[in-house]
Amino acid sequence: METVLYAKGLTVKLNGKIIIEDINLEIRKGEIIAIVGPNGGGKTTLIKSCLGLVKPCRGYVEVLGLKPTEVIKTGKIGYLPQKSETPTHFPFSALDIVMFGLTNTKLTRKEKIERARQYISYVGMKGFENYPYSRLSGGQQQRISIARVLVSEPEIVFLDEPSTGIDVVAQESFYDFLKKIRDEKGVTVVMVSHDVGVVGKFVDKVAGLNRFLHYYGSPKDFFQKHVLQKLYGSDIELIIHSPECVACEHFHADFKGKM
Ligand SMILES: Nc1ncnc2c1ncn2[C@@H]1O[C@H](COP(=O)(O)OP(=O)(O)OP(=O)(O)O)[C@@H](O)[C@H]1O
Repeated sequence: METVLYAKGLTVKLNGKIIIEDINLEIRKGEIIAIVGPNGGGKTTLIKSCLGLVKPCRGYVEVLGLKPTEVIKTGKIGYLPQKSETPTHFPFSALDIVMFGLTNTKLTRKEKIERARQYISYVGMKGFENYPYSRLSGGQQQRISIARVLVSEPEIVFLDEPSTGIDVVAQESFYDFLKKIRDEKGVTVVMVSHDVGVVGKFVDKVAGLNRFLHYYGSPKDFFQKHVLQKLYGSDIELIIHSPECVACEHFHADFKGKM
């Protein structure tokens, strides 16, 4: 499968402090990747470096074979920033928000409306086109924001904590939804997440980041005590839930018979 993101020795310094260091990463077309790790571990910084919003002091990253500052101009990448960075109190409808995603395209206004309506329906929000965005629930706002990111039909999307504001039950269907997008549109999804357990069930690979990339591989092998301790620090306590617990499914699979 074709490589869509390649980072080599990627190191970013902000205000004189190294935030991410010597990151080597290869992501292939159609993969769903979750970047996980402790607060302040550099997850958002890694995404921002892929978008050309912060510059590396060493090493490099290429997206779709181009420098971030070049690829961003092609319209082939989509970005959903952290919810806290997205203003919600403005007088726009759901349709307006999705149409913002088409600002840099050559479509006519009529075509833009049509495409935006298609994507609103695609994210399961048909009927909410004229509803004020600010009055939607957190989960509905996220769906509309995802529609805004997808409407220009990017090849790779970067989602920073996309399940914020969505309750745990709805999160499962949200991740199923991301899988559906990947399957139907072939889009590569790189997301930051705190929901380590839930995410493990849905993604192809986990990137465990805490300044260094401590782990990059299958979710199954991620749920091992030594990997988690290396990433989150040696004081981490592993809380083992019941065997039915989704979050512990991989952990149980690995540790069955060893405890
Ligand atoms: N513009 C900046 N200037 C200086 N330091 C910054 C800047 N942006 C982020 N940092 C610092 O870089 C570190 C990593 O931040 P980043 O937001 O990338 O981490 P994160 O893993 O996404 O965190 P969280 O899980 O809390 O969202 C933090 O210590 C943060 O204070």
